[in-house]
Amino acid sequence: MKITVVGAGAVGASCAEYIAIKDFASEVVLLDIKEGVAEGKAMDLMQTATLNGFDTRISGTTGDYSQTKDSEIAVITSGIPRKPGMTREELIGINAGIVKDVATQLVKHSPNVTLIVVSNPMDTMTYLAHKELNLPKNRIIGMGGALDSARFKYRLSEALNCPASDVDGMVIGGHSDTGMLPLTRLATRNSVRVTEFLSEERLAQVSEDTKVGGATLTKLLGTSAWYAPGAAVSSLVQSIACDQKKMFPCSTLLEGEYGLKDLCIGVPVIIGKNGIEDIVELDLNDDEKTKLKESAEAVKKTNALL
Ligand SMILES: NC(=O)c1ccc[n+]([C@@H]2O[C@H](COP(=O)([O-])OP(=O)(O)OC[C@H]3O[C@@H](n4cnc5c(N)ncnc54)[C@H](O)[C@@H]3O)[C@@H](O)[C@H]2O)c1
Repeated sequence: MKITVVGAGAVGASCAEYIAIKDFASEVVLLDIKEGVAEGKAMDLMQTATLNGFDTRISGTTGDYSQTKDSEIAVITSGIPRKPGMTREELIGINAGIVKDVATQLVKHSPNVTLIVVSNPMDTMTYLAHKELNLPKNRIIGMGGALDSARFKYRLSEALNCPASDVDGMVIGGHSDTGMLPLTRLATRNSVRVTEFLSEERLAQVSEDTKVGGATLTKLLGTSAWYAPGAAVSSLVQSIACDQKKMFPCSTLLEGEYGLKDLCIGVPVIIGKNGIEDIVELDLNDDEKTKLKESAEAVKKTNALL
């Protein structure tokens, strides 16, 4: 299984590292436009192979797409990240051009590739990839909800004072500070709804902390985070590569599901060897439906800037 990661920056390199450590892929190609960076990070990562015990071969290239030929999965992390105080939507001007160009090049060299879009504003970049490439909709996946859900579970475990592995929960909606919809009503601790343990006020705080999870880290780090984003992408890649058929909230093109169409937004999907193999329709209550609709309207507003 050959996997390409475009953008050898913070998220791309972290994603390549997690893919290698999980040791399910034969080959990872890192591609960047900054001379030598992808080659350097690939070599540095390869020098961890004996230490971390993996056999995945990682190589790097400065802009040579022929090296990515016949990739089965490609991840797009190229573009600029936000700085403290910025929203993801403010990145659209620069990142739209980059994502369009990168996606086109990837498909030219790997016509059967499944794409995972990470660059922000991610829902709009995923929609852009659909519009530009005309690939079957199952082969373009936007990564946001897998990360936001991991952050939600972290915040829930903090509130419950329990290990994160005891907690389950999901964030759907747009991948933005205001558009995310952490599903507190459905979250559980060992199959018991968290609403049994936490007050409405505490859950509202968990929800708010989850929604600004990226902004909180950007303020601390001076740029956007990479460990959890890289790990989240690698989980999607593994679910495709190993046909795990795991459920993640991902940005997907909706055609009437959830009463929404002509946009990409985060909803639960099944990820397997064919990319998005199914869209799962949750039985949302009226409040959740209203919030998802508002989130979709905001995503469409950003899409209109393309
Ligand atoms: N979807 C998510 O959940 C999520 C999470 C974190 C970050 N992000 C987004 O991912 C993107 C990358 O973030 P980062 O922190 O890794 O940024 P970064 O600046 O560390 O890395 C981006 C890399 O892309 C490269 N690049 C730029 N234009 C390119 C092109 N045309 N071809 C190939 N490479 C190119 C740059 O040289 C750089 O190395 C940002 O847009 C960020 O907002 C998304």
